[in-house]
Amino acid sequence: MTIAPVACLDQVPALVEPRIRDLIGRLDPRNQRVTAYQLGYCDADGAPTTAGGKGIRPALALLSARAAGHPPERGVAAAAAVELAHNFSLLHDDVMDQDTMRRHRPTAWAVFGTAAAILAGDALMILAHDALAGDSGPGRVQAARRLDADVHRLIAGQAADLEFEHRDDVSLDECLAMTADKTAALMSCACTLGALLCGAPAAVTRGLSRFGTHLGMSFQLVDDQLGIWGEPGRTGKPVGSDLRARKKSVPIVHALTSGTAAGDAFRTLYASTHEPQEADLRTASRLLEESGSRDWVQDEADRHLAHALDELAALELPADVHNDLVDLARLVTGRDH
Ligand SMILES: CC(C)=CCC/C(C)=C/CC/C(C)=C/COP(=O)(O)OP(=O)(O)O
Repeated sequence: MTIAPVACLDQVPALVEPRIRDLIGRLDPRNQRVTAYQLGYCDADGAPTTAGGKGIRPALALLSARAAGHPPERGVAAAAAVELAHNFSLLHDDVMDQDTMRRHRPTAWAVFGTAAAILAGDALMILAHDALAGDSGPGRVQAARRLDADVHRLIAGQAADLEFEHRDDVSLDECLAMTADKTAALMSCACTLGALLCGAPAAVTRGLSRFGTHLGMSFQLVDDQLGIWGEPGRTGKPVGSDLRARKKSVPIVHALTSGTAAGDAFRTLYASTHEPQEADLRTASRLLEESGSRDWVQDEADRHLAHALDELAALELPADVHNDLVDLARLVTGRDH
């Protein structure tokens, strides 16, 4: 599933998919089946499909190679690595959350079972390193270390996210730190690895890294909004999915800590132990809006996007790659799925 029209996203299937297919072809047949399903290359019976993700991270990696003055092909190993690591995390996340739908179809664990999905996730994370190891670029070791550091943050962010579900004293700062780890770290990694593999100057690599961090924050804040107010037909997830799961996403923690009457009413509703009905979900999303959370999160997403664009401007990149990065940033933060 691509979100057109941004030219750099169109390059992902042509440039990155063959490398990923080659890598998963090294797995045993059972893991090949589950990983190919997760990546959207086939359905549960193995028939070909184009049901993958939006390809945002690999597109960023291809653009980071271009930002370092090289053709996008030089970023393919980085792009494959981040997309594989991303899908490792989604496979495991769906098991942990027991989510049955992703990208408009049943999750891998719902089709193949929990054990198969966990093993496929493990295999994808190893393949992410194989992707980098197969590159001949100068920054291979540095890129591998950076990937490890960011995946450690991803895991820490996920651990915090799960812990927060059982706490009612989560602060907004804790929640934003969790967001930085869970999502922004890998987005920043995507923006950095292509430049590292091309041996880009440290200032360019650092600037791209900061761009990715701000973009990742804005992306996740939009994702949090979609988890509450998103249209299921567009997001591929059930209505109010984060509210049903009693997640402590940023809008929810903002409301809980707002000190407003609506926020307090939301806290009472959220503390109730019964399975939420459609009417409860409607009330909860209305109370969140009345507490000012939706507007606050949108302002925060806009603020991070502005910082991301400032970081890009400071890099003084050639107009073509600058414009492609700006277009992608605007698209992913203005998306509805
Ligand atoms: C270790 C572990 C289990 C970590 C889980 C971390 C986790 C699930 C973070 C969520 C990140 C996120 C918003 C994914 C959707 O990205 P997207 O909309 O770009 O996805 P797409 O590939 O479907 O387009």
